Amino acid sequence: MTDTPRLEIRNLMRSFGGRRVVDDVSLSVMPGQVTCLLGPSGCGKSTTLRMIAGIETQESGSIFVDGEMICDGKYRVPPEGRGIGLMFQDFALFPHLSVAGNVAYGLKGRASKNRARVEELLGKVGMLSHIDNYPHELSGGEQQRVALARALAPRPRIMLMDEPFSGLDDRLRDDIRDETLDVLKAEGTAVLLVTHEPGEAMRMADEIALMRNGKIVQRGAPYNIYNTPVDKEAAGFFSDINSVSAKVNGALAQTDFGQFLVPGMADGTVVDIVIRPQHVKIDFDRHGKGPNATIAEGTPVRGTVKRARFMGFESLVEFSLDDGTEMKAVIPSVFLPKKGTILWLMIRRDRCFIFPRTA
Ligand SMILES: Nc1ncnc2c1ncn2[C@@H]1O[C@H](COP(=O)(O)OP(=O)(O)OP(=O)(O)O)[C@@H](O)[C@H]1O
Repeated sequence: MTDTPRLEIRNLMRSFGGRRVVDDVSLSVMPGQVTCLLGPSGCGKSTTLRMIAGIETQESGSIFVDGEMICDGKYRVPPEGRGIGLMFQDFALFPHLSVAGNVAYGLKGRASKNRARVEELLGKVGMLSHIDNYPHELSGGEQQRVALARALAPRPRIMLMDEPFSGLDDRLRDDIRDETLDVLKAEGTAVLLVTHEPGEAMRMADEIALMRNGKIVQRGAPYNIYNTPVDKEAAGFFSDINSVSAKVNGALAQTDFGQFLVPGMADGTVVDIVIRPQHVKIDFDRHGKGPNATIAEGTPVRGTVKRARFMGFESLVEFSLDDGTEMKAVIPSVFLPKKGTILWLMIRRDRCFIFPRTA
C-alpha cells in the first residue's frame, strides 16, 4: 500500500475573460479510490477535469501522477502521454467499428493479446455477447458499457468522468453506475468523477469534494460531508433544509424552539439554525398543547399542516408556523395528516447545524 496519491493537483487556477472559474483547487485521489467533484452548474468542475486531462491549460498550479509532475503550466506532458482515461458526457463510439474494434482501438501490441483484453473487459461490463455488434445495434446503456470498456482497455492509471451517466434513465443509471464502480475498483483505477447530482456523488464516492464558485469548499467522506456541512449552502446542497434565525446573547441563541448553545459566538451575531426535514420531530396535539420541553429537543412549536404528500418510501409534510415561517418534515412510510391539522414540531439538538450568517 503506497501513500503516494495516484492523482494530485495543487493550486490549479484558470480564468476566462478575466473571470476566475477555477480558483486555487487542490485535491488528491488514491489508487482504487473514487473522488466526486460535486457542485452546481458553472462552478468550474469540467474546467478542472479538462486541465487534468491536458485539453485545457492552467494559468498556474501543478498536476502529479504517481508523484511525478506532468504539468505545471510551463512543463507539459501531452494528453496522450498522461495515462489518463476519459469518459465524458458526449462520449461517442466509432460507428464504423464493431464493439470489439471500439474497445481495441486504443490498444497497441499483438492482436491476440489485445483480443484477450477486449474479451476480458467486455466480460466485466456484461457485453461479451455483443462483441461483434455495431454501435447502432446497441441501446444507450449498452453503448455506455462499451465506452467504459474502451476507456479502460489501455489500463489507465486514472479515469476522469464528466457526468458520464447523465443520458440514461434512472433505473438503468443506477445499475450502470454500480457496475462501473465495481469494474473500476477491480482494475485499481483512481477515479475523479464530475457531477452536479448529490445523490450520484453519495452513491459513488469514497470522497466528495464540494465545489462552489471555482473553489473547493469542503472535502470528506459522503457520511461526513452530509452530517457536518461547512455552511448553510453546503447543507442545502444535499437536501431541503429548514432554517430558523436568531441573535446570539450570552452564548445562547433564543428562538421559539427554545435555546441553542452557541459557545464562542459573539453577542449580536445572527445565526441560522438549520435542520433537515427528516430530523424535524413531530408530535400530536394534546388539547391545544404539545409535549413537554426537553433538553434534547427543546420547546415544541405549533404547526398547521399545509400539504402532505407520499413520496414513495417516505411522506413529506409541509407546515406553516403561527408566525408564518414554513417548515418541512419528512416521515418514513405513510403519514398524511389532513390540511389544517395542528401538530407540534421540535428541532433535535443533536441533528441541527448552527452557522453564523454571512453577508
Ligand atoms: N472555453 C471557455 N471560454 C469561456 N468561458 C468558459 C470556457 N469554458 C468554461 N467557461 C466558463 O467557466 C465557467 C465554469 O465552467 P465549467 O464547465 O468548468 O463548469 P461546470 O461546473 O463543469 O458546469 P456544468 O456542470 O454546467 O458543466 C462557466 O461559467 C463557463 O461558462
